Amino acid sequence: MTGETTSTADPVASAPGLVGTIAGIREAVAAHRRDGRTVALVPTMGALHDGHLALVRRAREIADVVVVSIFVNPLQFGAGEDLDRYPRTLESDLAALGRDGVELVFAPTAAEMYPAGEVETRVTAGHVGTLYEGASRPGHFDGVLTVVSKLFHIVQPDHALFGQKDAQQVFLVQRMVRDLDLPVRVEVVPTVREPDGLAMSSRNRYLDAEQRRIALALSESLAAAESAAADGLDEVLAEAAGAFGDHDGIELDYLVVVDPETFLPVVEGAAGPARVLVAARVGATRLIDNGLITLG
Ligand SMILES: Nc1ncnc2c1ncn2[C@@H]1O[C@H](COP(=O)(O)OP(=O)(O)OP(=O)(O)O)[C@@H](O)[C@H]1O
Ligand SMILES: CC(C)(CO)[C@@H](O)C(=O)[O-]
Ligand code: BAL
Repeated sequence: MTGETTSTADPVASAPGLVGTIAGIREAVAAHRRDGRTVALVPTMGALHDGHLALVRRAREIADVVVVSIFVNPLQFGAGEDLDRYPRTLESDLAALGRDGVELVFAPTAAEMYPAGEVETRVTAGHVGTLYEGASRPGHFDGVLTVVSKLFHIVQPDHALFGQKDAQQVFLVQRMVRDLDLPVRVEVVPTVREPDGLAMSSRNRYLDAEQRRIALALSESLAAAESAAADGLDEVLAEAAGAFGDHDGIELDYLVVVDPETFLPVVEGAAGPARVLVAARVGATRLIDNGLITLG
């Protein structure tokens, strides 16, 4: 990979231009802008699946040019997390993106994004960034918002697409865009699931067959929460937690019902839309899921 846009004589006729440098992607996007085209950015960490491709297809509908970033961002991983073993599948990712007609893939190295190593200047996600995912992964959301704001500044997209699967991330990115007046429209794409309900995730590939079966407790807990929603918060929490009681080999990390407007926990007696967030560890693999319910 070079800093330039490449379009090799590849068997994938529409192989996206692969760009590794900040200067290279700025130049490639600017060329499209000069021709009056609008740009959508889909930030990813690669190891692409149909969830990512749903974001790409939606991006294709709303903008002329689709840029996908593939970057496993060290800043959002804590010590002892899976940064080193996170799946890296650039070749098959490029083939999939080529099939969906993506124009540009920005896949920088960590040295390109963080030439001085650890960055001193970061975007902070505030109080909500310390809850749920942020409590289990301290510093995670500051790392996410820092890299997302860097990507926004580098690519300067008209639109940016994120998946509902990472609900807390979506909330914090949308708030950052509002708080910092970033000139980008964020679009959220519904969670894509396997036929049996498991939310698609790059980390699903860590699961063996037994763990894959056990992991269904997450989506089952959301279904249980939805069934109990009319009976109020306590019933929702009890029924959703019950989905984990049946399985050995899975450890519930958190199960919480939040107000979609504030992302703070709702209290007993609350009525109206609420989001159930769940995280669990299946062996060494941490998985998350969430769903919208109407309480009361
Ligand atoms: N099943 C899914 N449906 C819709 N969007 C998804 C899905 N999975 C991931 N995304 C979105 O794709 C974008 C990139 O996510 P990422 O590369 O971290 O993939 P991931 O599958 O969530 O990986 P991980 O296993 O690390 O959580 C994010 O906006 C994320 O919300
Ligand atoms: C948004 C993101 C690409 C930032 O590294 C990552 O958190 C992800 O893949 O959801
Ligand atoms: N999908 C969110 C990125 C992460 O787990 O680090």
